[in-house]
Amino acid sequence: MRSHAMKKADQILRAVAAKDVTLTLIGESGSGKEVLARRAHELSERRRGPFVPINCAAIPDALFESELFGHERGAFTGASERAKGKVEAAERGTLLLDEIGDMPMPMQAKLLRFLENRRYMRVGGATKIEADVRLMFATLRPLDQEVRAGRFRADLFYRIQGITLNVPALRERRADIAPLLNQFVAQHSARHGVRPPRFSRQAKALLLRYDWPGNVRELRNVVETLCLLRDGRQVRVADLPESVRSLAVPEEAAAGVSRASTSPALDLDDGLESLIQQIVEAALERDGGDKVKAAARLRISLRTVQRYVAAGRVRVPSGPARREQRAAKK
Ligand SMILES: Nc1ncnc2c1ncn2[C@@H]1O[C@H](COP(=O)(O)OP(=O)(O)OP(=O)(O)O)[C@@H](O)[C@H]1O
Repeated sequence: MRSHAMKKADQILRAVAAKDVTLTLIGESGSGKEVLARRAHELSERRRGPFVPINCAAIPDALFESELFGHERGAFTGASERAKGKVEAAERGTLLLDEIGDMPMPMQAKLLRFLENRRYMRVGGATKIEADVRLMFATLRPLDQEVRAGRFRADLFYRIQGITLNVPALRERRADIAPLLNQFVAQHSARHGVRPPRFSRQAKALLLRYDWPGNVRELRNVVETLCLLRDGRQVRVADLPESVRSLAVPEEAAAGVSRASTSPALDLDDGLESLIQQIVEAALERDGGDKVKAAARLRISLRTVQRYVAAGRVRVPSGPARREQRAAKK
C-alpha cells in the first residue's frame, strides 16, 4: 500500500504478527480488516494451520454457541450428527471473530469463560475440549464505546485487549485508490477473460476523488462491473456509477465548471483523440459493427476506422464483415 497510514498499519502488523497476542482490528466495513487479519496469520507460526473467519453479526442468537463450539448428536432438534464448531475448525490456526460488537450478551459470557481457560464443551456434550487457537477480533466501532453504550461486557473487553490496529477508511488514505484500482483492473480482466479497460482522464479523476463509503469492497465491485461492461473500451464519466458521478457535481460546480451544456457521454477534458474514439465507437454501434457504413456516416476513410479497431481503441459490436471485405478489395 502506498499511503502513510497503511504503511504504518503494516509496520505494527509485522511487529506483532508472530507473537501470540490478541489482535483487534477496528475499521469501517470493507476497509480491509479481514485482509489484514489474514496477513497477520500468514506472518505467524500458525500459517500452517487454518485461518477461519466468522461474522458474529450474521449468526442467529440461538445458533451462536453451536456455531462456535459445535454440538453433539441430538443436542437439539435437527442436530442429527455431531458437528464441529469454528473453534475446532481453527485448531492450530487463527479464528477471526468479525463484528465482535454484535455478539449477543449471553454468548459474550461464554466466550469470556473460554478465553480464561481455553477449554470448551460442544453443545450437548459432557467433556471439556482443550483448544489451541489464536483469536483475532474485528469491529466497526471501538469496543470501549460499545462498553459505555452497554452493548459489550467490560470484563470481556479487558480480557481481549491486546494490540489494537486502526484500519483507516479508503477516503482517509487516497494514495491507495490508484494502486488498488490498477490491481483490481488486472485481476478482474484476467478473471473474466476481458481486455482491461482504459479510463478517461476525467473518469479517473472522479474515481480518485470519490469518498468510497463502502471502502475497498465498493471500489473492487465498481471496477469489476466496469471491466465487464467496457471490455477493453474506454471508461468515460457516463459509464461510472451514479454515486460516483453525482458526488462530483457540487465540486465541479464550485470550481466553476458548467456541465449543463456538455453531453454526459462526452469527456471534453480528454481532448480530441478521446472524442474521436467515442464518435467512431458510437457510429459502429449504430451501424451494427459495419465499418464501411460507419466510415461513410462519419465521412472518414475506412482505413481510419479500421486503424482504431485494430489498435483496440474502439470496440466493434459483432456484425457483418462482408461489405467491408468487398470494399477493401476495390
Ligand atoms: N489491501 C487490499 N488489497 C486487495 N484487496 C483488498 C484490500 N483490502 C481489502 N480488499 C478487498 O476488499 C474487500 C473487503 O475487505 P475485507 O473483507 O478485508 O474488509 P472488512 O473490513 O473485513 O469488511 P467487513 O467489516 O464488512 O467484514 C475484500 O474483497 C478484499 O479482498
